[in-house]
Amino acid sequence: MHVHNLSEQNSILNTFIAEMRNISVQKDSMRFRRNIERAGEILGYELSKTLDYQSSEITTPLGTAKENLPNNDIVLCSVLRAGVPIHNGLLNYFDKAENAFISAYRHHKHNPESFEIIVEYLACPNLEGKTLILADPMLATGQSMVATFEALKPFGTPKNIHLVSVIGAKAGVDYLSKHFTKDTHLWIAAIDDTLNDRGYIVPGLGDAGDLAFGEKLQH
Ligand SMILES: O=P(O)(O)OC[C@H]1O[C@H](OP(=O)(O)OP(=O)(O)O)[C@H](O)[C@@H]1O
Ligand SMILES: O=c1cc[nH]c(=O)[nH]1
Ligand SMILES: [Mg+2]
Repeated sequence: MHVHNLSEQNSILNTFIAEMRNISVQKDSMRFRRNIERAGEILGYELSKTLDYQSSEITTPLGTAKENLPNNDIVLCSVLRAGVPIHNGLLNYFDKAENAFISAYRHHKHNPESFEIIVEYLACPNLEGKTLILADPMLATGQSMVATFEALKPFGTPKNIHLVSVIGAKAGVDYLSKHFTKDTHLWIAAIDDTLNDRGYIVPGLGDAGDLAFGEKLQH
């Protein structure tokens, strides 16, 4: 798997990540959602550099301009519910993408330390031969991303796979490397060292779904 860790190079993205992590600033849920969305826009811009391009002639009021335009059939899939703002960010740039949504959440059945991934809702177009962008802002153990991809398999084999995440843990990146093929790309804004005993990324930012949309009751 090709890992593109955007934090290896300084950019304005650092500001958005710092705000997402900051225990005071992140309380502003509108700013938190917008920062995840902005990260989605930047990660999407970076991954766009690896798409296939085709020369196209554009008629301007004064003549003809040649532009190289991406010609991939993109399917953008995000994992509910924390995936909504990153989905919006990616869709801001990939105007014509088809869209897929899947729900995957970590269900703590017996105790806070153990959980299973529950996949319930899935809406997906044909993936055969297309460019799949699979997005989830948090990559902790990596189990949600892998469970999601397994659930998408009946919809066809994509030509290219791009995984997009905002903050990941090293363990999650390693887990994805084991479960995705070598030509898969991971685009990520920061990789942290540790997971705590509840599977949360440390230092991370906390619970992205709760910060974006409010706390949920366990059922
Ligand atoms: O890599 P993993 O260990 O699988 O953890 C990451 C998952 O956890 C979060 O979802 P969560 O279960 O909190 O659901 P939510 O979006 O409803 O908050 C996050 O959005 C990922 O989907
Ligand atoms: O650190 C984490 C891990 C999983 N989900 C989150 O929202 N945050
Ligand atoms: Mg959550």
